[in-house]
Amino acid sequence: EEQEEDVLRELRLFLRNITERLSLDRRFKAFTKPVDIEEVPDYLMVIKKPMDLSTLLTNIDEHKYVTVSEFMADADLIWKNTLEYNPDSDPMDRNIRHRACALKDTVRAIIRDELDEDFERVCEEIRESR
Ligand SMILES: Cc1noc(C)c1-c1cc(NS(=O)(=O)c2ccccc2)cc(C(=O)O)c1
Repeated sequence: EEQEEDVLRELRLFLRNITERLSLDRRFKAFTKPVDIEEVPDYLMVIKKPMDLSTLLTNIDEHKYVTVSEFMADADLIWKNTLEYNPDSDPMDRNIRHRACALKDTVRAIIRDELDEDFERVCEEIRESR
């Protein structure tokens, strides 16, 4: 009902704010757009579910997320895919993995500092009721 839509609107504002702040951070430029399949032709043979910050934003606007946990599952794909596709010890792989781990830590720190657990609990109740 109306109150539920107000909660989900506030969730989308919260998730959009996080995603836009990450997209502005220069360390995370490589994560702002889908990996370019022309530049990385075998990417989709290795990574079954690509994810990036612009796709997160589209998903938010398409009301894909009803809880922060659902958003986190997709946000985690960004760094997990990066570690999977770039496992080697060479400097390039190490560098993109370091940036991916910084993204992981930054998302977790924002959620820890800025998400009210009571708010997430209300979102989970809405998810279970649907
Ligand atoms: C993410 C990701 N996961 O695997 C890789 C590899 C990356 C990744 C993706 C991008 N952006 S891109 O797919 O458009 C591109 C790849 C190769 C040459 C030019 C552009 C940049 C970088 C980077 O290190 O800067 C790394």
